[in-house]
Amino acid sequence: MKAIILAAGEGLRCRPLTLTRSKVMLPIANRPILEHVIGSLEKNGITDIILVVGYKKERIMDYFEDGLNFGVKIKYVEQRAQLGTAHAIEQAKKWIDPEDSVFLVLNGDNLVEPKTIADLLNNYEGDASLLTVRMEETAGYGVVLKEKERVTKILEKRPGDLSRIVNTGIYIFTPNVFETIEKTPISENGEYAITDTLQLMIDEGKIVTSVSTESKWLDAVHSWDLLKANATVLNSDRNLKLEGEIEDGVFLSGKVAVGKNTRIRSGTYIVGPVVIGENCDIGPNVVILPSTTIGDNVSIRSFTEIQNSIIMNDCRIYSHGRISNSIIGSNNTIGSGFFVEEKEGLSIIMNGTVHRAPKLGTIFGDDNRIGNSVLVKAGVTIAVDCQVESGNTIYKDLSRHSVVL
Ligand SMILES: CC(=O)N[C@H]1[C@@H](OP(=O)(O)OP(=O)(O)OC[C@H]2O[C@@H](n3ccc(=O)[nH]c3=O)[C@H](O)[C@@H]2O)O[C@H](CO)[C@@H](O)[C@@H]1O
Repeated sequence: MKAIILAAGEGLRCRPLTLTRSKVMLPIANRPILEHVIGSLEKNGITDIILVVGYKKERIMDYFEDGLNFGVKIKYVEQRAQLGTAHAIEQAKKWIDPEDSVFLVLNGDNLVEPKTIADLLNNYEGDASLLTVRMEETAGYGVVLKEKERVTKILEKRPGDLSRIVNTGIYIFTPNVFETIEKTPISENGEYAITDTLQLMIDEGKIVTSVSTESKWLDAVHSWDLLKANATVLNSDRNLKLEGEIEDGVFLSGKVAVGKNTRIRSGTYIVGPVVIGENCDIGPNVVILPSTTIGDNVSIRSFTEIQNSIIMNDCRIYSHGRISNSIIGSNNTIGSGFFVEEKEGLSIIMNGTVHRAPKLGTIFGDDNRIGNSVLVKAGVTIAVDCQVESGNTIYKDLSRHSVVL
């Protein structure tokens, strides 16, 4: 069976991290979300993959190339303008043989385990089948109404408590779906949505069924949701290896992975789950607490403490700092005495809408340079290529190329 993975969108709500990479490339446990998705397909024997790319496509294509290093074969199709999920699927039509009985479609920005996909593969029926999960909080998702296993309505991101059965964005279609996609009208949000295509199929009397799953399906709606996803994956990761050089006098407890050529210097105290990438230089006397992921080529100097955070590749973090409940993008330089305030239940306004965050420190995009003794207030984000001189407190979000003297 072929699989179409939708990976052309940016993931606006994950800014500033998505200013330089799309949401599918955000790392969870040091691997892009899309790599987790491809791994779960491969474990189900699905190796023929059509990847729909658009926003920052080079980054995806450079990483996955033809897919062979990941045990799959990838064909790329470009969606030049992100006009919606139905439009994205339509771009892949030329690679689906009308003789194929069915094919799989899934979002590239949701974490799934192999069993999640298997639940649909083992139970689909009708002209189209979609995988659902039960959720208490359904805002921002598509929900379905059904009679027995047959879907009667799909309601996309509507206010109110209409159903707790959420569409995961994982579908099985027959090639006939392309006829309905062509007829799908543009939605109120200005996009061609696959959920509207499904509704059209239902209205035309076609059989649309749903399969529910209790297997892992995680969506990072906002950037701060990555912390929870990271913790979940770290807790369930069974392939943790200790490579690199662990000096005498290092304390390790719980599940800890250390990559090749990484040096953990004496006096460092690490409580897992923690994953540290390759070519890092950590310590002496650094404290790393659950649930933290540190990328490749990262250095962390003495007496810095990091907790429940994601530090991406190529960062330099100097001594006596404290970073918790935070995400630090790639290639950031952070001076000594850095401190992140953290708060529970912050209200964060994005595009005029209020979003409630769990316990949160800060989120940094890529390529920022932060001087010594800088304090960042809880929930404040620093975009990309900003410069903060020593001794400042950052109270407000910094946009791209900001300079704080
Ligand atoms: C209209 C639609 O499909 N809604 C579903 C989608 O919403 P949701 O709003 O999550 O859909 P997104 O806009 O995030 O897109 C999902 C995926 O499709 C890709 N993409 C999106 C638009 C586009 O033009 N091209 C493209 O490739 C994105 O990169 C992403 O990987 O997933 C949710 C699960 O997470 C479901 O509950 C929603 O019912």
